[in-house]
Amino acid sequence: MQPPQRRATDASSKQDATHDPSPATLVDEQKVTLLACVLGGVASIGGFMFGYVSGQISGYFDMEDYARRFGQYDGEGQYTFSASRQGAIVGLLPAGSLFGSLIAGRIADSMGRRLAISVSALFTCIGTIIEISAEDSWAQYAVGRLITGLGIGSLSVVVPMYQSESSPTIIRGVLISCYQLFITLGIWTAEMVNYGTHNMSNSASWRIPTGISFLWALLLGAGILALPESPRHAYRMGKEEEARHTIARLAGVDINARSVEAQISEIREKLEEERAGAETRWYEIFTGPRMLYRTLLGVVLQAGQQLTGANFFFYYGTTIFRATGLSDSYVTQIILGSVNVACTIGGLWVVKRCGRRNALMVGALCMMICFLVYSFVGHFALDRSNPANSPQAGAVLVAFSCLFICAFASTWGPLVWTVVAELYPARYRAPAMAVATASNWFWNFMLSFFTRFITDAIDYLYGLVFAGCCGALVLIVFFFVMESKDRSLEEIDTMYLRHVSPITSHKWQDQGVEPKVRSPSASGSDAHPHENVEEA
Ligand SMILES: OC[C@H]1O[C@](O)(CO)[C@@H](O)[C@@H]1O
Repeated sequence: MQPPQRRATDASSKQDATHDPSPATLVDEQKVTLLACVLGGVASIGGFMFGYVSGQISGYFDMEDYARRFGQYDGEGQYTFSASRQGAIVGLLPAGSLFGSLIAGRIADSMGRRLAISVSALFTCIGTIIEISAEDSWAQYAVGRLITGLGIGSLSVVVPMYQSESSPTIIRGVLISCYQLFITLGIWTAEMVNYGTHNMSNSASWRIPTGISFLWALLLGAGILALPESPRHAYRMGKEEEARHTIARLAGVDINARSVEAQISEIREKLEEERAGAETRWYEIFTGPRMLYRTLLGVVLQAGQQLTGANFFFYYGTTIFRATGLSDSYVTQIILGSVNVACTIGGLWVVKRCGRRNALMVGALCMMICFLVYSFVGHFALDRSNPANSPQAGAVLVAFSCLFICAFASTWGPLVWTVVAELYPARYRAPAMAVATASNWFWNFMLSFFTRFITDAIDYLYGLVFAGCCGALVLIVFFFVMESKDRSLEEIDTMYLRHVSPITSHKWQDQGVEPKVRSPSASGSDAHPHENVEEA
């Protein structure tokens, strides 16, 4: 459907044309309204759910130990987790999410953002019901995870889309950053709930943490319906008046305010860009100017974010730390989760202040060292038959796991999303980002599925695989990634088109292009969740 044309008689349009206000003046006009905060809070539950279902699985695997403790372990029943069972249970969630994220854009366009969020939440409700009713079937639990994954993957696209389209510019960056932060808060909450129920002597110890996902989904699915539709979607559907009302209410300004008109113009521009993008054929992300280089770089960086090995700790942490002899591996898991939350907040500062290249290289180097120590101490110093004999080794493993999470959460965790989003010109951005994001989910699935097989074969030496990947990532960033901090998207594009050397890109200055500091809308209001952190 074509968007409605600008109304020539609109008083605010005339005002806009005569004053031509700067983006800063328009932002000054806006207020932080309660409605905008509620919108951000409710929508962020989507990120929270993503984190919660990721963190909660670690406790489920402890059921094998629980079954042993309570004499229910028979070597083949529900709580016997062979490598393939564990791989399927963990892996089906990212597999479902990969699929859900690929179809989410279309669903959001056809039924609107709010309804798409509600339906995705419904999927996670159905998935959760299947999981908690899995009486003695691990397979049923795994199928439940697949369906939950569909909902989570779809939410991972639609929620940030809704947030970035609806939030007033003044708090847009903060709200979008909140999405990433809520993922880490979700992981942390799951770890707390796992801890709270792990001593129950029946299946409630996994059913309660699993079932609680239902509450978040219900809260999101119902709460979102009480909020307004994204103004961008309303405009696209020809409901310009509704779009103007929503923008005004969210920004706490009059419907005739200049900022409302400015946002409507921005929506109109973006829709035009989108139409140009729709004419882009998918293969052009490989054949467009310098696009093969950039598409492959995005795919490799997103794969790299998973190949650092962070989810090794989030998915298998409880099992890992129990094997180091800790009496309460759940507490370690909570400590890791807390480090993750705190350092993600720190990471938002890193994105804002430090150069991308340095932060990514230093982060990967630190993670490499942590995994080298982890592997050597685990392999040579830990008494694996009786870890109680080597308490110092156990302590070193925990300490370096925390340092690893700190390095990940403050660099590669949030930064990769930003760097990848800055790689592409508008025309190729949506398909190129979709391919790069799919690479993140794909490697998440691969690692989830194969980790147990590999650890069964080489145990702590598995850390060397991640250390090797982190080492390779240092080189990849050094040789292939341009410094993009404080550069406009046009400048970044020019740098790639002119084959500027990535190694000297931090000092590059184009005489033909005015060096610009990114404006609030420079990276696009419809950008990916993690990309607009600079606006915060
Ligand atoms: O904070 C850790 C979490 O962040 C992600 O890498 C997404 O950016 C997830 O795969 C992981 O569970």
